[in-house]
Amino acid sequence: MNHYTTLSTFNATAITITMNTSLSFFSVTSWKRLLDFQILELIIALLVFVVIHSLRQRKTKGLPVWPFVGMLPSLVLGLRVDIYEWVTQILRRQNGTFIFKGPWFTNLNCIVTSDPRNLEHLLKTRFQVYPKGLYFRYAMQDLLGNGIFNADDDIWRNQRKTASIEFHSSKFRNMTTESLLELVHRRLLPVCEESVHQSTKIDLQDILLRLTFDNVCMIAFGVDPGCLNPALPKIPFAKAFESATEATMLRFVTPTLVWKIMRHYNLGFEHKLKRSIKEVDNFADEVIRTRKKELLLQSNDDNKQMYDLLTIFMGHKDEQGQAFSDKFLRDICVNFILAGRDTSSVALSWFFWLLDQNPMAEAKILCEICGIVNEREDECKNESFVFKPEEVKKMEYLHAALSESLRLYPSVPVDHKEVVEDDVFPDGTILKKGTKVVYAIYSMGRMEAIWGKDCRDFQPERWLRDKRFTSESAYKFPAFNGGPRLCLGKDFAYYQMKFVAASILYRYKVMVVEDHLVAPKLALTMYMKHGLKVKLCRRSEYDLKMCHNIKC
Ligand code: HEM
Repeated sequence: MNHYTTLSTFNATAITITMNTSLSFFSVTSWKRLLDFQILELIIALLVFVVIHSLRQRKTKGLPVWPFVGMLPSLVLGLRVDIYEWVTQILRRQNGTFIFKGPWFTNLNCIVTSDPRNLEHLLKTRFQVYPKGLYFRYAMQDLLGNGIFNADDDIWRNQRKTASIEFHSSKFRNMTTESLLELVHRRLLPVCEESVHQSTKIDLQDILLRLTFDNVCMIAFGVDPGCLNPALPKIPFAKAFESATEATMLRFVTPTLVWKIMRHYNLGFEHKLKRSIKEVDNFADEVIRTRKKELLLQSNDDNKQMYDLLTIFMGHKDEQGQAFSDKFLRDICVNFILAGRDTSSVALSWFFWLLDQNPMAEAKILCEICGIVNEREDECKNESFVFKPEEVKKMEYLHAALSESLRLYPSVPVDHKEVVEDDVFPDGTILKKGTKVVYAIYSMGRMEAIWGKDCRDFQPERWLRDKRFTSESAYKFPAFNGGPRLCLGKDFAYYQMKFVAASILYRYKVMVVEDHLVAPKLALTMYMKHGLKVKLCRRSEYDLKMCHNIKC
C-alpha cells in the first residue's frame, strides 16, 4: 500500500463518514422538522375540530360548550352586557329551558327555565323535592343566615307560620297603613315639595329606598331610622346592604373554588362583602340590643305594649324550648329588610320610569285617581288630600299598571331551587338529584309564548277585564313567587306601592332627566344601576281639571 493508496483510502473513508454523518444529520433534523410540523398540524386540526364542535353545540345547547371551561366564556361576555337580556335570548332560542354547563369541577352547572309548567311543578306540585338547597343556602349564608328567605324545612316553616299569622292580622294591617300614611305625608311629600321649590333634580330610587327602609324598620322592629328627611343624610347601612346583595349575587356566577379562595384571602368582591356584612350586622345588633332593653322596661310598664315582628319573634322559643339566639334574631331582621325595603322601592322606580315613556298610561292613572278624589264631593281636594284604604283598593288601573311594570321589571329577577331526588320537568327535562334550578322571572315577562307578540310593550290593559283588575297565575307571573313560598307581603306591597304612586302622581308630574342612563344592576334585587334622576313638576289646576272632565 503506497502513500497515495493510503491517502485515498483515508479520503474515501473520510468522505463516506462525512456523507453518512451529514446524511444522518439531515434525516434527524428533517425528521424533527417533519414531526414538529405534523404535531403543529395535528394541534391546529384538533383546535379547529374543538372550535367547530363547541360552536355547533350552540344549536342544540343554546351556547358553545368549550372543553374545561364549559359555557363560562359566554357567561362572562353576557355579564359585560345585560345579563338578564342575555339569558332571555338563550331561553327564547331553547324554547324556555336550557342547561348551563359551567367549568369542570365547579358548581356552576344548573338548569335555567322560564316555562310556566316547570314553575308550577317546582313551586307547588313537587314543592317538597325542590328546597332552596344546600349550595344556594351556603352561598347566601353570610348575608341571610337562617332567615326566612334562606331557610328550608322546619326552620323555614316555623318562621313562615309566625310571620304569616301576623301579616294576616288586622292589628298588623292597621299598623302598616298608619306608618305608611305618616311616612308619605310627613316625609316623602315634603321632600318632593322641597325639590320642586328648589328646582332640583332628585334620585327617585334613592328617595323610595329611604321611604321603604324607614317603613320596613317600623313594621319589623318598631324602630324609625329617619332616613327619609329633607337633608337626605348618608345612610352607611343602606349602602352596605346594597353592596352585600350585589356581592352575594356575584357568588352565583363565579366558580365556587374561586370565590372561596377570594373569601379566604379577603380579595375583590369577597372583601367588599365582608366589609358590608360587618356594617349590616352592626345595625341589626343595635336594633336587637335596643329592643331587648325596651322589652325589659316594658315589663315594668304594662301600658306600653310593643308590637312589631321582632318583638313577636323574641317571644317565641325554638324546638328545644330556648329563646332564639341573637344570631338568629339578626338573620330575621336582615331577611325582613331585604323583603320589605328593596322590593317595593325598586318596583316603584321602574314603574315611574315606564310611565315617563307611556304618557297615555299616566293619563289613565291620573284620570282614575281624580275620579276617586271627585267622589268625595264635600271635601277639599288640595295638597293635603289623603287617600283612604278603601279608595286605594278601588284603583284598578293603577293596580294593573304596577303589575305590568313588575312583569317587565320584577324586583327579584331570578330565583333558585335544588332538586333533592331524580325528577322530570313537565317539558321533559331530566333532572338528576342535586341539580340546581334557576327560574328566570325577568325573562318570563319577555316570552312571546307566555304573553304574546306585544310581550315587550307596557300594556296595563292586558290585566283588565271590564275595567277590573284580573290577576294571572303565579306560575306565569312569578314576581311574587308562588306555591307555599308565595310572598307574604304581597297585599301590603300592592297597597304601599299604590298609596305612594297615587300620592305622588296626584300632586306631581315625574319627568325622567333627559339622557339619564337607565340599566338594571346585577344583584339579588333589580336596582337601577344609576338610580332614577327625575325632575318633579307640580300638577297644574288645568291638568287636574282636564282629568276630572275626561271619562276614563
Ligand atoms: C313589589 C314588592 C315585592 C315583591 C316583588 C316581592 C317578591 C317576593 C318574592 C319573589 C319572594 C320569594 C323569594 C324566595 O323565596 O326566594 C318573596 C318572599 C317574601 N316576601 Fe316579598 N316581595 C315584595 C314585597 C314584600 C314586602 C313589602 C314584604 C314585607 C314587608 C315581603 C315579605 C316577604 C317574605 C316574608 C317572603 C318570604 C316568603 C317565604 O319564603 O316563605 N315582600 N317576595
